[in-house]
Amino acid sequence: MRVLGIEGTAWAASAALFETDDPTRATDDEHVFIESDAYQPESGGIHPREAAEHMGEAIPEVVQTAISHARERAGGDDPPIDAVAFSRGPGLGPCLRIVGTAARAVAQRFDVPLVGVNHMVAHLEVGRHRSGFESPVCLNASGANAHLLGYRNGRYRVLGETMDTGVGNAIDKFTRHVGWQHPGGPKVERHARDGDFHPLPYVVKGMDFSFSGIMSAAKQASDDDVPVEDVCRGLEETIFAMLTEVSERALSLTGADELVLGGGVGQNDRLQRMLREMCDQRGADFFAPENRFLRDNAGMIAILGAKMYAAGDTLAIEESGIDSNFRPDDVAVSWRGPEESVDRVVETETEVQGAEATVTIEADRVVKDRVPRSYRHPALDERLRIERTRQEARLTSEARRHGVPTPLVLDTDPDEARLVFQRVGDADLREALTADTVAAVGRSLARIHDAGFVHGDPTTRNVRVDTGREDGHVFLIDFGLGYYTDEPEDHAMDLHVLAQSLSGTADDPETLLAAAEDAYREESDHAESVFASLDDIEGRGRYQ
Ligand SMILES: C[C@@H](O)[C@H](NC(=O)OP(=O)(O)OC[C@H]1O[C@@H](n2cnc3c(N)ncnc32)[C@H](O)[C@@H]1O)C(=O)O
Ligand SMILES: Nc1ncnc2c1ncn2[C@@H]1O[C@H](COP(=O)(O)OP(=O)(O)OP(=O)(O)O)[C@@H](O)[C@H]1O
Ligand SMILES: [Fe+2]
Repeated sequence: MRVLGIEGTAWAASAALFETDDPTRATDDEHVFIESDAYQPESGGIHPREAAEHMGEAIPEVVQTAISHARERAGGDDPPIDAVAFSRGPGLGPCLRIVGTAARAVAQRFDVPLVGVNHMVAHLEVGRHRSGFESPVCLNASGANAHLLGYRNGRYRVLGETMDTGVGNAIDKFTRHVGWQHPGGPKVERHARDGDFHPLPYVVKGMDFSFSGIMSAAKQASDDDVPVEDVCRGLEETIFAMLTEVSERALSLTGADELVLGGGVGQNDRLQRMLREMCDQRGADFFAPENRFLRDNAGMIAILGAKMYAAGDTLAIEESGIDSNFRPDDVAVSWRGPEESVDRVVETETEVQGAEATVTIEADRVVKDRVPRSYRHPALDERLRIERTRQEARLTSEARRHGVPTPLVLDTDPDEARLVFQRVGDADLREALTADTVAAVGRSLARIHDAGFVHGDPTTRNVRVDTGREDGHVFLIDFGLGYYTDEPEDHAMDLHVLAQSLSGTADDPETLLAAAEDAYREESDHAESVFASLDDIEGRGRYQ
C-alpha cells in the first residue's frame, strides 16, 4: 500500500510517501519519504497571512516531488498511490484550506480515496507506530499544543493539557522578547547548555499546567539583567520538569507502563533525557521517534492516513472540510479496537509508587516518602518536595476540621519530605466508582472550597473508599498540590481535574461526573460562580 500524506497546519509545507505491506504495525521494509519546505518569518513569530502565502507556493512543489517519488516506487503501477491523507486540523485556517484543496485535487486526479487526519493524533500515532507499544500514555509537546493523551473507549482522552499557550509558542514568545529569530526552541536549547539554573514559577494542577506565569517571570528576569543563558536553563529545567511530572502522574493514574513523545518541542534533548530517566526509574518504557517525525511533517500524516484507509475511514470530497479547532478527543478512532485501553488494573501492594512519592502500606498506617526525582534540577526538586510535604500535612488536617474525611496525620518530617498517615479505606476510587462515591467527592470538594482552599489533584487515585460500609466512607488523600484560594476559577480547576481523571479511568464518565457535580451544587455556597468558571475553562480556546 502506498499513501501520500500532505501537511501544512502552520509552518511546514510537507508531503510524504508511506509505503508498507501492513499499515497496522511497523515493519523492516516499510518506507517513508518526506519532502518539506519550512516557512521562516523574517521577523517576529508566524504571521498567518505570510504562512498561507508560503503554503500556496510550496505545497504544489512538495506534493509534486512526493508524487514523482511514488511513481518511481510504483514502477508503472497506475495509480501510483492508493490514498491521499491530509492534515484536517488543528491549525491556521488559511493554511489548512490550501492543504485541503491540494489533497482533493490529487485524490480526484488519481481517483483514489481521501483521508482526513487530525494533526495532533498523528503526532502521537507516529510514536506508537514506530515503538510498537500497545497502549501508551502520549505526551504531545508541540508549538501550539501541549497535552497528555490516553486511548480509552474508542477515543484519545485528554488526561491533561496546557491551561494557556502551547509549550513551543511559550518558549518562542520569550525568545522574541530577547530579540532572537523564530523558532526559539533550538536557541533556548543551545544557550541553556552554558547557563546556571535560574528559578522560575512552577505551575502544575493535577495533570494540567500553565506557562503564562513562567514566561512573564522569564522576560522580567532577562530585563533585570539575569544572564540569558541562566534564564534559558531555568526555562528548560522548569517547563520540562513540569511536563515530566504530569507524564508520571498520567502513568501512575492509569497504571500504564509505556510513554511516547510527539511534537516539535520533543526534539529537545533535555526533555527526552528527563522523560527517559523518569520512565527508567519507574520501570516504564519510553520512546521518542526520530526528529524528522517529531517536528511537523507529512510522514506522520501518511502513516496515520494508511491506518485509517485500511480501516475504511475515508472522506467523501463534499464532506472533507477543514477544522481549525479539531481536538484530538473529537476523533472517533477507527483503527484501534474498542476494547483496547491505556488503563490497566493496578494491584494493591505493600509499596505503591505514586507519581511523587513512595508509599509504604503497613497494618494501620502508611508512610509517604517524597523521594528525590533525579530528573529534576536538585534545587527545584528539594523546594517542591519540602513545600508539598508541609502543605499536605497542613491541608489534610484542615480538611478534616471542616468535616471532610481524611486520614489522621500521625507524624511529619518536612525536611526529610516524610509523612505518616492513618491507613484509610480498602480501595482507591478508581476501583470503587459509583454514583455515591463520586458524589461524596463532590460534597467534600465543595466543603474545602467554602473553607478557602483547593485539593489541587482530586483524581480517582487520590480518593480512598471504605467499600465495606453501607454509607461508603470516602476519604480525600494527597493534598500536596493544594493551596489557599477563594477564586472560583481555582475551585473550578479541582472539578476539571476530577472530570479529566474520570474520563481516563471510568466506563461511564458522564453519569459519574453528573453525580459529583450535583452533590457539589447542593453543598456549595458559591456553586454558580464555580460552574461559570468551569464552563470558561472547558470552552477555552487552547490553540493559541
Ligand atoms: C497545529 C500545528 O501547526 C502545531 N505545529 C507546531 O507547532 O509545529 P511543531 O513542529 O510540532 O513544533 C514547533 C515548535 O517546536 C519548537 N522547537 C523546535 N526545536 C526545539 C528544541 N530543540 N527545543 C525546544 N523547542 C523546540 C519550536 O520553537 C516551535 O515552537 C502543533 O502541532 O501544535
Ligand atoms: N492514608 C492512606 N491509606 C491507605 N492507602 C493510602 C493512603 N495514602 C496513600 N495510599 C495509597 O497509596 C497511593 C499513592 O498515594 P499518594 O497519592 O498519596 O501518593 P502520590 O505519590 O502523591 O501519588 P500521585 O501523585 O500519583 O497521586 C494511593 O493511591 C493509595 O492507594
Ligand atoms: Fe505539530
